[in-house]
Amino acid sequence: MISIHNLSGGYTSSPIINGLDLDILKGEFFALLGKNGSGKTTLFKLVTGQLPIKSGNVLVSGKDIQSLSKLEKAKKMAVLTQEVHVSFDYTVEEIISLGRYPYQRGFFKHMSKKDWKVIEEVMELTNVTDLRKAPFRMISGGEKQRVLLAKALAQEPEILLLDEPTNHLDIKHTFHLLDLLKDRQQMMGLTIFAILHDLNVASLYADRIALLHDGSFLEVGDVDRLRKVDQLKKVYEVKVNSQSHPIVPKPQFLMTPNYAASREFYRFEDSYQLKRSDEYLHVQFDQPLRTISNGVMGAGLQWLKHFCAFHVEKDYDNPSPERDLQNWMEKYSIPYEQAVGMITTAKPVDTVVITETIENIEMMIILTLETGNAVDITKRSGSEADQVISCMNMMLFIDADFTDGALVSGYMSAVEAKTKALQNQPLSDPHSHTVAADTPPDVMVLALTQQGMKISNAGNRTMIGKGMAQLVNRAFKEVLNKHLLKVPQ
Ligand SMILES: Nc1ncnc2c1ncn2[C@@H]1O[C@H](COP(=O)(O)OP(=O)(O)OP(=O)(O)O)[C@@H](O)[C@H]1O
Repeated sequence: MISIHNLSGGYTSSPIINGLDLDILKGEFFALLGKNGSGKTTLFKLVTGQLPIKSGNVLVSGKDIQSLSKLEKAKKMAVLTQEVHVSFDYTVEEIISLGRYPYQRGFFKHMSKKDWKVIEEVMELTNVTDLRKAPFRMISGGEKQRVLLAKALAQEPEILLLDEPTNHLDIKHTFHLLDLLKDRQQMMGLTIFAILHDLNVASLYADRIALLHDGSFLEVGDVDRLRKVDQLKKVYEVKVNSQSHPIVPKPQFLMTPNYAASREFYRFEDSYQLKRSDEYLHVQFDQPLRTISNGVMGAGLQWLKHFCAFHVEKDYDNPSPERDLQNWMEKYSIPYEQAVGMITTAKPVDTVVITETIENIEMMIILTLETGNAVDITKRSGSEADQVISCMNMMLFIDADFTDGALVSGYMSAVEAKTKALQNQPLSDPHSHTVAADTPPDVMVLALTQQGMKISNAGNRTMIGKGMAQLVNRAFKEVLNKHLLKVPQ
């Protein structure tokens, strides 16, 4: 749709844009990214013919942009720029109606029924109908942006060029506007070429991106190219981590501020308090820990400070105990939004707590086990097992700095160690009288201080993985010795 070949140009004899090549396809949403002053607006001006081309060319639907008349260009493409050249005495409706100019004929340029229909439609779409009689100068920055978009859409262009279209917009209007554009792209084949500053928004909405740096492209292609965070660091000079959006299969970016790059070191053993009563067990850390867990609350990958297990009776039968946990945490002034929460039939006072330094790394394990509910999962149906409440909670705290990969491998090591420990000290399944492989449904927490030794792998063959296994094994021995349940011979 837009073909840019060896394009150079700028404001003076030394060009800002240097020999760029780019093809934007019909019906795609293409985002142009780059830091301030990298030449994005200049490229737009060359593409729209606002700036003279020094060398190379720009073809729109195969026609040289410089050969198109102003009216031909206006029917082909609409531009939403940062520079607003509209009379501030106009009303919102009058400004939007200017978008119909390319379709009006004759000397007196009357508005047709079709023109009014389009204007009503775009006002509705951009949510500015209520502002139609308001003077443009008296509306907010975000409202102005939406009115100018309505004007651009009223042009019914094949291509929409947008220079930071979400500037001034709050989250609601940013997403509303981009959803609207995406809808027009997908339903009506509108081609969108947008300058965007927000990498996360660009990743969610664009089909392809280009990363402009000092007048040249560093990357052109699929949004997944942005996962090359070294390129982003080079362009923006900010530490960027790439993650995946939990619902949309697209990358998302997390920036690390400078102040957070150098955190103050603290002593692990002084950094927490442990409380135990008949009702609950609560470990509170001064600093949040990087945590992976399958807790009833606070599951997944999080930064959390509070770790608690609440005692319930064996006949407790609530299939979704989140609400109860929330109430109990509130009762004891534990902020549930910063907590892993679990329930246990075991008495919190019977919990085994061991702290140990293994391979120069401090670790703490907290294990609660209620053996009455042990089941051999190979002998009983899942539905039966689901009716039994949690009876094993294991929390493993480690004073080290794990990568996300190490967190996962460490979690696996802890699970393997638990299974091994159960094999070494078998429990009896009261129903099948076989060895219990598990106690349903277990909760396991692995939490890291993210300071000190850097660990990229905590699998069962690594020193740290073996250290964790030793600790798990020891904790199981202690807790099982308390219960003394063995397989009947
Ligand atoms: N009218 C102008 N006359 C001369 N130089 C200009 C003019 N407009 C921009 N420039 C220069 O051209 C370079 C690129 O500017 P441009 O506006 O294209 O950057 P940009 O990537 O759009 O930046 P931003 O993200 O801040 O909008 C900058 O060094 C800028 O100072």
